[in-house]
Amino acid sequence: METALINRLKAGCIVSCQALKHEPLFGSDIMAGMACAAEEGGAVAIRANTPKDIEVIKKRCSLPVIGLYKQVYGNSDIYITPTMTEVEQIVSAGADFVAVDTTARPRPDGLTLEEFFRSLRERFPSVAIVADVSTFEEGLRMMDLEADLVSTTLSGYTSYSPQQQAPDIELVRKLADLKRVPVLAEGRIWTVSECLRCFEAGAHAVVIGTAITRPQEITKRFVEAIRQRKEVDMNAQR
Ligand SMILES: CC(=O)N[C@H](C=O)[C@@H](O)[C@H](O)[C@H](O)COP(=O)(O)O
Repeated sequence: METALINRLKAGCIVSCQALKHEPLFGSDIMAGMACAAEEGGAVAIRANTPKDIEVIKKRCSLPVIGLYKQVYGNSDIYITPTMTEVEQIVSAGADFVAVDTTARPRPDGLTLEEFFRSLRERFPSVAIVADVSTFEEGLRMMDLEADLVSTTLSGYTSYSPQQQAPDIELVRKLADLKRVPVLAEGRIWTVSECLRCFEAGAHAVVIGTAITRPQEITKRFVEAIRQRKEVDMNAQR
């Protein structure tokens, strides 16, 4: 069943529909509307945060859902589905895949990554696991641990990964070249050409969030371009 589900994602566009409490589109109904729009547009799956959003999305949209649950524990840097408690809640909400932070950083529950991953497998043997990583070494480690998919989600979001504005296509290429586990290209994909380059690099599928589902950020890009144009015009007139 996992294999069929993973094959269903192949060469597809996964849309991440997430809005945090402080964002204007926060709310499960709005996120479900986004998910339906993505389905209508031809997306192959949805990536969604919180049990509530996942539950409502699963009711209204027929696509598989990669679920995660962002939670902060004290001063831990790990916030994407950090412990088994969050995994249990998103699986109960109907997630088809579970995305978890599998970076090398210390985990808030004190478990090693191997211990956490092993208990995740034992507890939910039929749930496909997406390992969110930030570097090649982390991706390799998760392939050794036999994650179902590896996603470049966290490249640029750990202190030791390349800090860049563009998607980390090199990371996609290096991981995909191993031909061991399907690789999802995720993070800062803004244009169609970046998306196609991810596939050329060997991505199994791409995950696009902000460029589709965060209108405040989309607006900012237009506004900034207009501001820069005005500046150029004003300088030319001086
Ligand atoms: C780093 C982190 O917390 N990423 C989160 C992971 O679920 C989401 O906030 C991103 O929107 C998602 O990864 C898609 O990426 P982008 O929005 O750049 O297309």
